[in-house]
Order: sequence, then structure tokens, then C-alpha cells
Amino acid sequence: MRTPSIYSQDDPISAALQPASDETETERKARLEQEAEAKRISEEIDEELRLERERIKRSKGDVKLLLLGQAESGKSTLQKQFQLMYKPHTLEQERASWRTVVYFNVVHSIKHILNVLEAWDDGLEDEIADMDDSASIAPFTSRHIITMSEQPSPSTSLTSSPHTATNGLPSSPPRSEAIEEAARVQNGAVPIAPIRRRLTSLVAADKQLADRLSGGITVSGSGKGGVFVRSGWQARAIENALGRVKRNKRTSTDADTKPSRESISTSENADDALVQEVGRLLESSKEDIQILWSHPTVKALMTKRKLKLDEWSEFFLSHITRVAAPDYIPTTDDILHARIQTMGVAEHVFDVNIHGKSVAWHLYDVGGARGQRHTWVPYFDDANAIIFVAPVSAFDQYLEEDPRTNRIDDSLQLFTQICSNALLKNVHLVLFLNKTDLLKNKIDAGVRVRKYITSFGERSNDYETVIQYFRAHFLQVHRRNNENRRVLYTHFTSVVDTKTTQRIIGNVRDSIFRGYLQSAALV
Ligand SMILES: Nc1nc2c(ncn2[C@@H]2O[C@H](COP(=O)(O)OP(=O)(O)OP(=O)(O)O)[C@@H](O)[C@H]2O)c(=O)[nH]1
Ligand SMILES: [Mg+2]
Repeated sequence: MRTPSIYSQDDPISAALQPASDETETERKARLEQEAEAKRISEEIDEELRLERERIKRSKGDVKLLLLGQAESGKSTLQKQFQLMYKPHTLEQERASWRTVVYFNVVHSIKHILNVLEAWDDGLEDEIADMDDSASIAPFTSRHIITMSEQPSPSTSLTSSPHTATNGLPSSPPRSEAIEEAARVQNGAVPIAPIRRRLTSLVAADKQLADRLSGGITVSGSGKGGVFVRSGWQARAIENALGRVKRNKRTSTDADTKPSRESISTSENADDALVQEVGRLLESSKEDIQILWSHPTVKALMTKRKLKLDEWSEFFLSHITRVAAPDYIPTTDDILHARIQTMGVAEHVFDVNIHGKSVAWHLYDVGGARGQRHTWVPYFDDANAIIFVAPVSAFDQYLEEDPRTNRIDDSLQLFTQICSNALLKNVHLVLFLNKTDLLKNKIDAGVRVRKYITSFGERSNDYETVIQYFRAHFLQVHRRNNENRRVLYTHFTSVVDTKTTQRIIGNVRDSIFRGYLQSAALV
């Protein structure tokens, strides 16, 4: 007699699928195993569907808030401020994993500076020679060494072939040369060629750090060589590192690859051989990095805007002594300044308490680069609110994805699309005119808006006039696309500033709640 199976005698399809009458005992066993496995998978899918249905049912009363805006506008930084306010312990748990990002930001910035210096050395001398104050630019390569009092020793360990450390990176250079040159930097005439050579090992870590963060995924359009990460990368970084630490413990006898302390916390475990090696390289290179960062040639190229550094590069290079310390753990301020590009849409859930009511807020932090924007649309359907983040300091910058498009222009176009989108017509709309601190710095440094935005005309180039001018443009876009006569809540922000941002988040929360309660007919 056959063991009862999933096949039904009445169903013609089942009949066709019936086992052959001459089935052997081994075949029968294999078939039953397959059937059991198919049943298990089917039940698993049913259970997943049931949970999803429940989740959707439960989330009916939740608030869904989208953070929208172009790349680098500050969406993820704002998300971190929400996290700091409503789930600070989770930021604590991931603190150590941000070390990899900070190291990547530093290494990538150094690589960029050296590349620009090299390009200048290769072909831009004439252009620089035309600069009015080119005399103040110090020489930086072997071909240009003229004013230094003493030539660097040609026989450093890095002029010979560098040896290789445990993780495949060349080992750190000796520090004597760097210290010697630190003394000479006062003259503003330190040659950069030996510094470049000594930083070779550190710069070589750029790609490995990028791969570590992105999990090897390259996204077209990441022009500056930035890294795109998917939601949950911090947890994966910790898991990854734990796996690596365990593997290293099992397989290696090399003391360097083992964790330095016996009992280390989970967050400290988010550190692996690569990150430790980069930490060591940074520590031994910090004088060189300082010399490079304060080098008159670098400063002159920056003043002349031949070398453009991102805000996070300047932030971390200015704090290099702290960042390159052997026991470095990122501060909250460091985490807020660290830069990593969002890929797709990352969901963060917070329990928000207001007037004794606890409501789950789903915050959707999206990737803002043009190639990422198609991923936003599925979230428009049931969104309650949007915070549109527009970086007003970006008036003199162009899109990475399309270098002909001015960033303010792109923000205005994007805001037009959001305001006029039919799916979003009832959504509570908040506008953050962000990076006001950087806008102030630019205006104070004498950057003229008119040069980049001709319509600014003869207006006074002061902060108040400029910010009101940009605000008026966004308000105009809103007015022209406002059939439903909804209110636009506008805030001037600098989302790296925790105190003011958290106050603004409080205001936004209250205004969203008012609208939410009204629409839910609970008042
Ligand atoms: N000084 C300053 N820096 C800011 C401000 N807002 C964001 N930043 C920095 O700008 C960089 C980019 O910010 P992110 O929050 O990563 O930008 P994003 O909008 O999430 O970018 P994508 O994920 O690519 O869409 C980070 O290094 C932030 O620290 C601000 O108001 N002031
Ligand atoms: Mg982001």
C-alpha cells in the first residue's frame, strides 16, 4: 500500500503527476522527501504572507514619513538625528562600525588631494602660473623642489619596494622623515613627492575600504568614487567582522590579526584586520597628513577652487590627530559628518510619544542620486508626510551624475515634481533649506552667488539676502503646484547641529501629528 501523498486522485493534474506504478523503494523514499520539503516551503511562504498581512494591518495607524531630496542634501544625517532622539541606544550599538566610514572618508580625501596635485603637476602649471598669487604656491614634486633648505633623503624605506602587511596592504612607512618635514612646513616649502610616497600604502586601502562597506557592489554614477550602501549595512559590518574575527582566531597564529583584548564588546568586534591595519597606517601617517592638509600649495589650490573638497573631507582632515589616534572611536559629531551614499530606500521605525499616545513612525531614507530616484515611487502611495531636504549651500556646485546641472536647479526641479505629483497631493509637506552653516561660510569667504546663478543679479551678496532669495524660489514652486491649497512648513537648518535640529524635529513632529490626527478623525 502506498503512503498517502499530496496527490489527489480526483484532480486530473494530480493524476498526471502521480508516481509511476513501477516506482522502486529508493525512488519512493526520495519522492516522499521531496514532497515533505515542498510542503515545508509552502507552509513557510504561507506563514510569511500571514505575517506580512498582519504587519500591514497593524501599520495602518502608523505615520509614514519620507525624506526626499538630491544626493548629499542631508537626508541620512537627518535620519541619524531622529535616531539620536528616539532610539539613541541603536546609534550606540553601531558607533564602532562608523569607524570604517570615517577611515574611508579620510583615505578617499587624501587620495583625491594627491590626484589633483598630480594632475596639476602633469598639466596645469601654466594655468596656476597665471594665478595672481601663484608666487605663494610652494613646490610639491621632485621636479619642483627649489626652496627647501635640505633635500629629503632618497633612501627611505618607501623608495625601495614596500613590504606587505597581513591584509595585503603595504606596511607603514618610517616616521622620521615626516617629523623632520613637520619642522620645515613653517617655511611653506615642503616637497610633496616624499609625502606622496609615504602615503602610498594608506591610499591603497581606499578600494578595500570601499569594497568592505559596499559589499563589493559598484553603482554607476558614483563619480567621485563614493560608496553606496544598502539599508542595514551596520549590522552586516558587525556580523562580517565577527565572522572574520572568529575565523582569524581559528586559523591564524599571527598576533596582529587577533583582537587586542580578551573581552571585547560586540561593537568593538566590528573591527577587522583591514580596519585595524588602516588605523595603524593612519596613526603612523598623521604628521604627513597634517603637512599635506596645511600645505600652502593645497591651500592655494583650494582658494583658487582648483581643488574642491567635500565638507566631510575638510571636517575629518581638520580633526586628523583625533581620528588617527590608536584608540579612535567615532564621536556622535563624527557620525553626523561621516558620508556614505544611500542605495535604494532604508526604512527606520521609531515609537514617537505625543500627548500620551505612542505611534510608530516609519522613516524612509532614500538614495537621492538620479539613478536612485525610481525607487521612491512605491513609497508614495501611503505616505503621510514628506521632509524635502534642499542644500542651499550648493549654489556653486553641480550634480555628480550630470555635471551640467547646478545643484540648486536640480533641487528646484525635483521639488516641482514632488509638489505636482498626484499621489502626494494630500501629503503633509515640510521643506528643510539645509546646510545653512556652509552657506554662511561660503558667503563669508566671498563666494559670489551671481557668478553661478545669474538671475541673482545685483542683489547684495549677504547671507540673509541669499537665503531669502532661495526660499522665495522654493515657495514659488510650491505656490504654482498647489491645487489642494496645502501648507508648506519651511525651516532653515543645519542638520549636523544636534540642538537646533532636534528642536525643529519636535516642531515637525507636532505639525505632522496635528494633520495626522485630523485625517484619522481622532479629534
Ligand atoms: N556642515 C554640514 N554638513 C552637512 C549638513 N547636512 C549634511 N551634511 C553633510 O553632508 C554629507 C551628505 O549628507 P547625507 O546625509 O549623507 O546626504 P544624503 O542626502 O543622505 O545623500 P544620499 O544618500 O546620497 O542621497 C554628510 O557628510 C553630512 O555630514 C549640514 O547642514 N551642514
Ligand atoms: Mg543618504
